[in-house]
Amino acid sequence: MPALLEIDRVTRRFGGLTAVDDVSGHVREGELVGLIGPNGAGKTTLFNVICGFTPPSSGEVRFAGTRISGLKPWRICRLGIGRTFQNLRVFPNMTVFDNVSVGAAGREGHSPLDALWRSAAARERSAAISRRSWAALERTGLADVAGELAANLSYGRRKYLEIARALATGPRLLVLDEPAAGLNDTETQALARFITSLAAEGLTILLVEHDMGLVMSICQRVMVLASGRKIADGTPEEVQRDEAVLEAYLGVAEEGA
Ligand SMILES: Nc1ncnc2c1ncn2[C@@H]1O[C@H](COP(=O)(O)OP(=O)(O)OP(=O)(O)O)[C@@H](O)[C@H]1O
Repeated sequence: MPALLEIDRVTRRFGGLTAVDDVSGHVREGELVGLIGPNGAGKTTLFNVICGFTPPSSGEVRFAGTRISGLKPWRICRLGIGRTFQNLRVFPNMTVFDNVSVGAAGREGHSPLDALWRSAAARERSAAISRRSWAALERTGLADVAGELAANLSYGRRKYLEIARALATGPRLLVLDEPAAGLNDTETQALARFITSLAAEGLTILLVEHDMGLVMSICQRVMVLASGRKIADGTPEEVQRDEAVLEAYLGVAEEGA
């Protein structure tokens, strides 16, 4: 059986710069996989290729056996990949519930005209959106603030709102873009427990993250990028003693010194 997500020799160039260079990898159903790498390694670019925000220059991405590279982000979302954004894309003047139902509506193929038709199918779609939204809010601990404006939430809770919106799309694969950025140690530990619990429920997760500690403590497998190339792919223990990985991170540390 093919892996749920297959990255097949993906290259992405921006002019003369090769941001992602012939990268292959996969995520199997039920896995919690980390994607790490020093600054400028190509993580965000690869992430954007997977989610349809940028096309690959060559190579392809397949999801559940279907080629998805070249499809629009909303189509990829509807096929079952839910994503969060590194820079929070919460709508501050909408309620928490409405922010989440935007995600759920995207998955249901909800049309603004549904309210006009009032057909049985349109009513069923609205009910499904509401069900999915409440389930995602309950799961992320935000149900009690569903009626609040998103702007009134703390930064930490807005991170969960991002995740809730992705969960409301009913994803088979959840791709998290630096969810720990800007969180303190206590918040990061809580997030680690939360992500682990989602994985324990069977959700497949790809975690793109700067925080090595977080990735190493919760991921079953870790892929490492450096200068656009995949330099390692293994368990956290294997990756932590990999010469190429140590060199890539040490090199960056020495440059910064
Ligand atoms: N739209 C773009 N146009 C031109 N160059 C880009 C573009 N997006 C990314 N790059 C370049 O591609 C390389 C990889 O960047 P990318 O953001 O994917 O790395 P990253 O591993 O996510 O880095 P960071 O951890 O700093 O976010 C960098 O040299 C970056 O400047």
